[in-house]
Amino acid sequence: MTAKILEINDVTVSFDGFKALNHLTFSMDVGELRVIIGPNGAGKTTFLDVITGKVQPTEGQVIFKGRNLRKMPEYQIACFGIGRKFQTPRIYLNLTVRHNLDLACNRNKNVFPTLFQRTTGGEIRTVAGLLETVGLIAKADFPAALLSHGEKQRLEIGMLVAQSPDLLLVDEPVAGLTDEETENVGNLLLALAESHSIIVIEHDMEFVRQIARTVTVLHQGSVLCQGDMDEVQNDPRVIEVYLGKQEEE
Ligand SMILES: Nc1ncnc2c1ncn2[C@@H]1O[C@H](COP(=O)(O)OP(=O)(O)OP(=O)(O)O)[C@@H](O)[C@H]1O
Repeated sequence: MTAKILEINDVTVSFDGFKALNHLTFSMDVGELRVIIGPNGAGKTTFLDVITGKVQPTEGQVIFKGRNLRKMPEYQIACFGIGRKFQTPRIYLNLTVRHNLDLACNRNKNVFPTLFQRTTGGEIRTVAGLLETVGLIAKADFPAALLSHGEKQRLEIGMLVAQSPDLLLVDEPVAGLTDEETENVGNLLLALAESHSIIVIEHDMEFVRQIARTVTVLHQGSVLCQGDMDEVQNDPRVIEVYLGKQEEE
């Protein structure tokens, strides 16, 4: 049986009685690339927040690498091997691409990874290797401010990978990108999926088709259905709550 990197057991998150997550159960294997889709307000961001410890479950458990994350602060969960990329790139615009990656690599050397004893995790990355992975060798000495939006997204993904997370959480990485940049980010995530477990949240269905093996559909804070792209697209419940609505727009 394949080991699970993440298990979310019957998690509910209530905000003043409103259930943003409602008895949600989810799991994924080590090394899986999973795409999460769902209409606005389905609970996708809350789902990531509960994994990173930004939000605590009202009920239920989040188990990462076999360990219950309950009451663990966000920084400790990050050190334990969960890296998150937010929708808007968080990079140092006045520093070069190389310098940004260098800083991210050096974050590895602080006290917390030693304190919290990372057990698995990808290999420690070098700046040169990361520049190649994210396709930015030619722009290594450019200030990050001069990068296109897609290049900034790739740089930030590289900065995340520099910290050798076991699980990467990537929130809408292609919002606002051109078709070519979208394909580049997709290829980068597919390459990273060979050595990482990755969860991607995305609205862009073309992009989902490019990268998805298994898709999980969230609706009203619960898993509506799960399967490969064809299964999900042809599920009448999904057509009703998500794809149908999108096609009408
Ligand atoms: N801090 C909060 N307080 C109250 N309600 C909240 C809070 N955070 C989220 N919600 C509500 O929980 C529901 C799920 O929100 P969430 O942001 O997780 O959805 P989403 O699927 O990420 O949506 P979108 O695709 O629009 O980003 C929404 O109805 C939202 O208004």
